[in-house]
Amino acid sequence: MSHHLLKVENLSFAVNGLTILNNVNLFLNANEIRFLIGPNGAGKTTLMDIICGKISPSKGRIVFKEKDITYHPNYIRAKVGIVRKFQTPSVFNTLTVRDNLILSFISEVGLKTVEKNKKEIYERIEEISRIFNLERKLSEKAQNLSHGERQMLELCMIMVKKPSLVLLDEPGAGLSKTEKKNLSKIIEQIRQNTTVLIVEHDMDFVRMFETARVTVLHEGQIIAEGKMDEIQNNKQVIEVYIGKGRGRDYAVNQ
Ligand SMILES: Nc1ncnc2c1ncn2[C@@H]1O[C@H](COP(=O)(O)OP(=O)(O)OP(=O)(O)O)[C@@H](O)[C@H]1O
Repeated sequence: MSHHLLKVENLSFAVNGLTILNNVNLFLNANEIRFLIGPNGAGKTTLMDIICGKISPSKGRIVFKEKDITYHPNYIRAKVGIVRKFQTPSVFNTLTVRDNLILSFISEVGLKTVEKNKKEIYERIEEISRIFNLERKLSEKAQNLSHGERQMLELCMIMVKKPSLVLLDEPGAGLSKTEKKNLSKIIEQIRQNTTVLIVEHDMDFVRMFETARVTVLHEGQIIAEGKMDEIQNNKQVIEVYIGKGRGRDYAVNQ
């Protein structure tokens, strides 16, 4: 018996006779960081959509913590611990960082519990905000944060929910090299409690994770899997993606 946290088995997705994912198999361990890379249109977003329950596959199944969740709606998946963060931050702009985090706690444990355990929750907010370098921003309105800080806040709001699997969509996009380095350290830290699956085009960011495995999708199929130093020497990967300069190999504001 395998002990993978997530198993994507023989997964296919077709729309209007067009095959978008073709027999994809993906296995994630607990506390793993995994990158999903590949050219535009490879099927990365579609695979994330199926894992989080936004769409259903045409064939195959998704097994999470040994349960078949293939046809579970996305709110049930959130309950069992699968949380997705999109590229655009979805924080409440006119509220402070602290209030955004309180709202996250409320949606997780309910208003009554938050009111009853106010002191403890405030302490927990101080603690978690330190991990995300937001401790000095707690009284700041979210609208006054930089793009990088807003990304941190959203990640922080997600971690309040104690997910087992976090799906991230291009978290490195629009960040400076320093911000990317900080984010990579934070992702390494949150990995101690969760698995992180990341769709990314920024190879510079992917390389910051020396031990992470990388899965390469091309035309709906997995063509390679391994550490970045193996992947970047793989002939087919070079041919269809990296060598064509399609992976964005630079950082903003270097
Ligand atoms: N509902 C749909 N109807 C028709 N075509 C679709 C649908 N969903 C996805 N596609 C097509 O499937 C292919 C894969 O799209 P997907 O967004 O998953 O790729 P991707 O790897 O995430 O690309 P990118 O890196 O550009 O975000 C694309 O050619 C897209 O146009």
